[in-house]
Amino acid sequence: MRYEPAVQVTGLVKRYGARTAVDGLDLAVPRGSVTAVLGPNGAGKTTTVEICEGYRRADGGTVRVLGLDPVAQGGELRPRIGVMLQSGGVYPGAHAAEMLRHTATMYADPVDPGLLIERLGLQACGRTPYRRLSGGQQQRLALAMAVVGRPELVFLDEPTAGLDPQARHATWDLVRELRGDGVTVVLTTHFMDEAEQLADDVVIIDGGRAIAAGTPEELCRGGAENTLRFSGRPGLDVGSLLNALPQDSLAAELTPGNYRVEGRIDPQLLATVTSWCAQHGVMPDHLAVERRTLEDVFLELTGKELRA
Ligand SMILES: Nc1ncnc2c1ncn2[C@@H]1O[C@H](COP(=O)(O)OP(=O)(O)OP(=O)(O)O)[C@@H](O)[C@H]1O
Repeated sequence: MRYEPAVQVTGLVKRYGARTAVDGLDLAVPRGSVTAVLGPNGAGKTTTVEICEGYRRADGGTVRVLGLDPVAQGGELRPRIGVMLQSGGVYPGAHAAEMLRHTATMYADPVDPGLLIERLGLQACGRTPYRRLSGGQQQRLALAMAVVGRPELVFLDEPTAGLDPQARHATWDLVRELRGDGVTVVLTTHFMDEAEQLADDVVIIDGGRAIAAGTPEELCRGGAENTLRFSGRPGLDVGSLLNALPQDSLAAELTPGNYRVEGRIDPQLLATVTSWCAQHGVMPDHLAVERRTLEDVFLELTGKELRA
């Protein structure tokens, strides 16, 4: 049985005056998955997420969140989603615990706020006014507020920006737990390792459009940086090795005794190389497969120049 995606965005357009921030963006978020939305500064991530949350109106395209229109059916949608904004949406004089308890009262079956406070290491800040919390503590409180209502779907906009490593790991654990409970998570991040750690699917946005989408493995597969390296005696017959490999592979002796094979490095290719080595009496030392990282892919697709 095929389920409707938790979020389905088609041809989304959003303009701010003369500037087109989102320019025909398509996005589908499967239910029960973690989807990371990546993109350079100003790519249109926050705008897209805020339209899905019903905080902004689109100028074109269609958006369905849990099958609902986030603006026209916002009243029905809001109790079912959790939202962690980059900033704002809070009364600066309120105490942290008070704010979380208040948020919890808005939902039918909330998580115990005390448990969340403990879970996110905010016990010492319960009676601290919001404006006196550190940036990282504000961030953790915003995360707690996003999940306290046991949402079906949660939007986390840069959830770990500015967090110390402990809080970052606590946030990651919480995201994994949400996913384990069947919650759909959409998160934006600039941390590629965060996306690799957490995301089932990744969408890369640039210039207001989705330019790539897939699982981290799919995105990192292929390309010249999928390589296999090994060392052996210098001067091996690279041409003969190449003959044994699939057609689109490359093989070279980079420096005497150090060899590189490029192509689709799968278990079969690995077996072909080691069996060729065995036939030629070569012990392949330092045999290593190097895959492209998500950061390599991101920079390849979006370029290395800084964005305004
Ligand atoms: N309220 C606004 N008024 C005018 N322009 C805006 C507004 N909000 C965003 N923009 C512009 O729209 C573009 C997309 O911004 P957005 O915040 O969606 O990008 P982003 O991908 O979330 O960036 P970042 O990674 O820096 O958070 C940017 O050029 C930004 O300057």
